[in-house]
Amino acid sequence: MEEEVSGGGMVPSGGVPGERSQVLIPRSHLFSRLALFDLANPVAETWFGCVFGVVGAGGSVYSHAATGDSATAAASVRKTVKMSEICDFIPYGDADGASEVDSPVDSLGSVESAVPCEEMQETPDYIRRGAAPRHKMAPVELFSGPSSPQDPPPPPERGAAAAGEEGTAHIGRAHEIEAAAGVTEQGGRLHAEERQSDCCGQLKQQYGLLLREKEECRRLLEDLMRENEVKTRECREAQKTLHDMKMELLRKSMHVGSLVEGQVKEKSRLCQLLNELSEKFKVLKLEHQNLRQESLEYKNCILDATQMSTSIQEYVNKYANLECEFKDLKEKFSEETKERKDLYNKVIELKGNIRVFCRCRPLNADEVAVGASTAIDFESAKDGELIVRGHVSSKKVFKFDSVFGPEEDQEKVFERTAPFATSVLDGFNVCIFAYGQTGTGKTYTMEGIEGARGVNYRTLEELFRVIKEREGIFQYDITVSVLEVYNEQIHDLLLVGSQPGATTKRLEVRQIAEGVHHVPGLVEAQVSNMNEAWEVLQTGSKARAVGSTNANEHSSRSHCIHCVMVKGQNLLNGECTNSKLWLIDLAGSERVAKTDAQGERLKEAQNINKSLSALGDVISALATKTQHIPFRNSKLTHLLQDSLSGDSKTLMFVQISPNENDVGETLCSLNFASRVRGIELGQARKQVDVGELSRYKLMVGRAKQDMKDKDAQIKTMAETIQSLEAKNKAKDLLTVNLQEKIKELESQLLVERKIARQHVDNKIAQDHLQKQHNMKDEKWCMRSPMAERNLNSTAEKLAAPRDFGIAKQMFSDSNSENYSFKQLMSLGEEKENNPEAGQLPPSKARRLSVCNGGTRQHQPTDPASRRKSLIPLPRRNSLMPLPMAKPLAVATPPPLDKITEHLSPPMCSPPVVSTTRLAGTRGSTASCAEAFRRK
Ligand SMILES: Nc1ncnc2c1ncn2[C@@H]1O[C@H](COP(=O)(O)OP(=O)(O)OP(=O)(O)O)[C@@H](O)[C@H]1O
Repeated sequence: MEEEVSGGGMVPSGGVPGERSQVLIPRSHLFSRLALFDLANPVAETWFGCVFGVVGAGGSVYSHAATGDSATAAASVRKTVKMSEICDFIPYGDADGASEVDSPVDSLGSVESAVPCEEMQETPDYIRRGAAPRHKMAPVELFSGPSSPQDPPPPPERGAAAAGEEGTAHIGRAHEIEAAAGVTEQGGRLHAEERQSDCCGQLKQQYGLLLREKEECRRLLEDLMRENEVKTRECREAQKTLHDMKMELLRKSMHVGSLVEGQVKEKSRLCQLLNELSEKFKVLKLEHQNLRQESLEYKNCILDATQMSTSIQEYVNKYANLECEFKDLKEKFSEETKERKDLYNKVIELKGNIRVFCRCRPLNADEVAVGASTAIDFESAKDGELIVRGHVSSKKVFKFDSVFGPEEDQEKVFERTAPFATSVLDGFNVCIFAYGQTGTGKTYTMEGIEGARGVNYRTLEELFRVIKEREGIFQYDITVSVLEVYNEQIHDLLLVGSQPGATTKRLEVRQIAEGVHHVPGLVEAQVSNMNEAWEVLQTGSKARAVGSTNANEHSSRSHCIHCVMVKGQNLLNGECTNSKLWLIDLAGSERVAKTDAQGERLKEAQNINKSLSALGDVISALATKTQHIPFRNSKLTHLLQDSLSGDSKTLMFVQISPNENDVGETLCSLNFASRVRGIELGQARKQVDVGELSRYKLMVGRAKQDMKDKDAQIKTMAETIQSLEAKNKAKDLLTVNLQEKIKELESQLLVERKIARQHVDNKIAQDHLQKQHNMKDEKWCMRSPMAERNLNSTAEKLAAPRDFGIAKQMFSDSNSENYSFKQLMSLGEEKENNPEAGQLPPSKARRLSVCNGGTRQHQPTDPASRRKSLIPLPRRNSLMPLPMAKPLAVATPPPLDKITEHLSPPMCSPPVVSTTRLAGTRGSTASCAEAFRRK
């Protein structure tokens, strides 16, 4: 189906962009020249179509774009096509080249003739060439048809005015050509042959040219066609791509639609979800707020907790500190308690009471065998208390310094006993004794057994340990004696032959000094170490009287006494001590009826009880502070007098039996021990060796006296020294004054000597002259031999004028007081330095001999005599003024013999005034005195 397009052209309907379009143009509208344009709009987005141009009656060629749906393509391109261009395209209506025309005349008929050669030639190459690319896309098949004169002129378009003008010009020319062609047709018949021959040549030429041009155009067209093909293909591809894209777009739009639908659903779902979520969010927000609030609260709580933990930590620290303090306080308390106890003990000790330790033995095998029960309660043993349960549910509490139960071993017991051992070495008398019912363990406590040594052994051990410890500071001599009181007799157990039962020498207790009792004749074994001491003790113990009783198989039938005498000397201060350690194992008190003793055992028991009774009496007397203490009622108390009367430190072990059957004896013993504990003996006294002390005291007294004497001597000496120093000072002062005086006198003397000498010389010279005059006068009367006279006169002439001149001058000077002291001094010095100058020259001597009648007169050497006899002292004021000297009354020189001590150094040397030491000046003063004496 074909549609008529504006401008008279028919455009095949349903033209697809990019596809070949055929425009059917009625032949009436085609004037012979048509231009085919590629109306592809390069800016069209979708497709482009073909445009055909119609040369209207006005001579304009209008281009109409058959555009698809693009508005931009609607802007038709209007072109004014030259005839040459139209001709160029006519043979190529078929884009594929299939309808190729051999000649344009064939297809266009008379058109070819209507084409003016000039116009063809005028057609510029660039148009032709530039047209090529424009015709690539749409080859057109032209059909001739009636042209429509009613073709409306193209609408005036903005921007196409210029093209319209140009097009008008061309159309005008084409019209001319058309007219010419019509003339040709009409006149051709008339002048065909004439004009044919003329034009034929021209046409042939033009035709040749056109052919060439055609060839060129063909080539161009081919290029354009190829290009067009390429473009077409590209367009097709593009169209295809576009189509694909459209399809894709469609598909996608569909997909999008489905997606959108889904999305809408999703959206609604999401909206719902969002709503739910927003609800949830609101809830969560609320929860968050709540949580935030809570967190704030928790934060505050944490702060509070931190503060609390800090305060708790502080409290913990405080608690720890308090605990530490409490611990410290506890320790301090325990220390204080201990100290208090010690102090209490010390107070007790100072009070001087006897310390009592109670020890209970365990039930022995027999007692255990008979099922004996214990009557002693040791619950408060640590506090020194024990409770004795009586038969009738009565209890009695006893308090002692220490209580040792049956389980306490020897070591524990000795721990509390050890300080007593040290006290012995410190010079105190110590008495340790064990008291108690027979068979209660007295011997066990004191001596012990193999493997469980008792107090005796351990005390000695401690003694020697401390002695070793104090080595170099103290020196000790230890002697040991062992004796027993058996049947009120003292036996020395160290004597040879003192075996049990053997008759030994009886010993007595004697008082050798105030408060010192001794057993004369007692063997004292010197020991230097523990082994020796123990050996001695064992020897004595073996000799002890032991018997078997009902109560004890090996019952001690005597009081065994070990005496350790300690002589100590402090090597630092020389202090000596004499102390004693009594270690007494008393015989056990027993009820004769109970033990059923008979014979010797009975006698022993009676003596034992008697001595123990005496001990009880003494204790009672001491406890009640009775004036008379019955020490001498028994040998035992007599021996222990020193220990019980106050000088000693006494320790009593009260031994008891745990057996319920022995409660009576136990109570007796404990009561006795309690009484003993209450005794105040007074402060223990150190047993300083008196002899040594007095000797030292004497020595000290002597030394003190010596010191006093020495002090007095030193004092007097110091006083003497002081007075001597004062004297020395005065003498030094005097010496200085005297030295000054002496100097003055010396200078005076010197001057006087010189002057005197001058006087003497002058006098002699005058005398000599006088004599010469006299002699001359005599010669006149009595002529002398010439030789002699000449000789004398010559000598006189030589000597006299000079001496006389000088002397005369000096004398005159002296008289006139014009010569100076210096001159005199120099003169004097000259003469003194040259002794010969002081003497008279030979001529003078001769003169003297002449004066004295030829006999040589002895020159007096003593200047004093000369001065006395000849020379008056020169007036002092004629010389230098003398230095100021103290008046003699003030510094009167002492007598010569006294001066010897105090005079200054000799005049030849200046005095050295020394006020420091007397001795230093003594030498100088002596020499000074000597010089003065010589003077
Ligand atoms: N604390 C104790 N631990 C163990 N055994 C003990 C203790 N005390 C005493 N004995 C034992 O009891 C017995 C009697 O002791 P011991 O001979 O020492 O008594 P005694 O008081 O000296 O008697 P006597 O006065 O008759 O001499 C001994 O066999 C001794 O070993």
